[in-house]
Amino acid sequence: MALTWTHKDRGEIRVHENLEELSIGLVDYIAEISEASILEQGAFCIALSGGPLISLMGKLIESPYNKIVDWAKWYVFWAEERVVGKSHDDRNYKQAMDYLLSKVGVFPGHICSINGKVSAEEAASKYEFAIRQMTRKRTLTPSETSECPKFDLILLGMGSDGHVASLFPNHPALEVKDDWVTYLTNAPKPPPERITFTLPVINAAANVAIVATGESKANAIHLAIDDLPLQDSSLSLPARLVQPSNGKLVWFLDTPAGSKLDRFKLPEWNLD
Ligand SMILES: O=C1O[C@H](COP(=O)(O)O)[C@@H](O)[C@H](O)[C@H]1O
Repeated sequence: MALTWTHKDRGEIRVHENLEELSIGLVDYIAEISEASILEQGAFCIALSGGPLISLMGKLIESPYNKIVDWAKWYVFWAEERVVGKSHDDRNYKQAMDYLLSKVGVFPGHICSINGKVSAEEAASKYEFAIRQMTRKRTLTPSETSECPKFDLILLGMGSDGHVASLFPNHPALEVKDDWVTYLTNAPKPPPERITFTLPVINAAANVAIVATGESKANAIHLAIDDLPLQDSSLSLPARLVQPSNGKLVWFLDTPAGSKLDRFKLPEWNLD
């Protein structure tokens, strides 16, 4: 069982004892949101990311999930992608296809990925155009409060520097407000050419989950979740800027990633 609580403005935090439990908790959560979205609007629009996320979703291809999830109603997008060919190992699309999408019944026509053969700028603009078309046709629901699409679920990993999607600390991509998808040619982590959803699109989603595992993420998790002094520069950490305006944020952590949260600090009288 995960240790779960809700922070007054940082969403629901679930700290799992180990990766096996986290992975079960994550796929249960995805299956629940998929079912609710399909019941409500006949489709489920999910955006994936890179990193260890796809392997943590691996149980979706196993029983009972492979049978109970209505894969034919899934529409799959990426919250970020590396601008390399479709079969390149760095490509988030390839990872998701190899380990998840090719093993379940998602229609190929429901998989909306970038063109990795053009420049990052062109890839971002073409991908945004496709998402705008799908929002116009109501495959994607528009947000009630902004012009953005309202994804049913955006799944994000987090780097030890606090980056989410391909929004890195102090990078100009973090400031983009008018575009839905932007691009980088100098990402601090390879590969340098990437596209990413912008913060307004992430924060317009109905559900956002941030998944972080391992001790290397513990400090960024503390800075992203715990209360900080108002002038603290960590207030602009990308993971901290994920604040769905009309949706729900859930953090999936393992014990090492959650270990620096204030909640687990020993009281001062118990430090020696
Ligand atoms: O480059 C990326 O890295 C992060 C985190 O990866 P990790 O190996 O440090 O866990 C990932 O969440 C992000 O989506 C990806 O583009």
